[in-house]
Amino acid sequence: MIESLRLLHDRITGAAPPPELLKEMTRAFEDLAVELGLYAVSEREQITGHRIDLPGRGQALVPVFTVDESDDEHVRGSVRFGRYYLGGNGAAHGGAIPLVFDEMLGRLANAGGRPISRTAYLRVDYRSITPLDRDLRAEAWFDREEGRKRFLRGAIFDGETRCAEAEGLFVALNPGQP
Ligand SMILES: CCCCCCCC(=O)SCCNC(=O)CCNC(=O)[C@H](O)C(C)(C)COP(=O)(O)OP(=O)(O)OC[C@H]1O[C@@H](n2cnc3c(N)ncnc32)[C@H](O)[C@@H]1OP(=O)(O)O
Repeated sequence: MIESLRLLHDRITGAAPPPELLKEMTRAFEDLAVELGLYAVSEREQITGHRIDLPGRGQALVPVFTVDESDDEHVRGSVRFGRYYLGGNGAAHGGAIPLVFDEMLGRLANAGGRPISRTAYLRVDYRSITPLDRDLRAEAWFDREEGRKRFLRGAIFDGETRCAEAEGLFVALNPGQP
């Protein structure tokens, strides 16, 4: 369902259907929303975001980061920004790129059985436009650790071009901290 939703996001963003069809589709979406509302569950019971076996953990917010190789200190893979993430002039939206870095760096920060941490800051530098509809290389790695503080870095490349890079601080949560 989430794969279909991602495709739908892209198609909606890139389409200008005639008004009658638009009304018909809007009604269909509303019907679906009402039907799904009958099956509402708590955060603990929801499926999306919790299925680490599925692309993007089964959630539709963040562009899917596909892991090719990883260990406890590094992760390498690819990411593709669909039409839904368009900012303008064929470039990905500047807010969509940090979503990917937070996901990549955040998952690595908590990998290897480390206690759970949360993002304290995430700095993103946009070095070149990040193009849509292309498989981009994405990497993240541990920079250093100081007590509860984990400093990680990451970068996204289009071929040899560095599109964006990030530095994030992730702070390990104390027991009982939300
Ligand atoms: C599988 C899932 C993958 C996806 C992962 C996604 C991760 C996320 O997006 S999490 C959501 C976004 N983040 C949040 O909501 C976090 C909100 N903030 C918080 O909860 C807290 O501020 C938190 C946990 C980061 C730190 O608070 P707290 O535990 O009280 O730590 P605190 O004692 O203030 O700071 C600890 C150290 O970190 C430093 N620090 C904390 N925040 C910052 C910051 N923003 N900048 C610089 N340093 C900081 C402090 O200076 C301190 O350093 P030192 O030990 O050298 O004195």
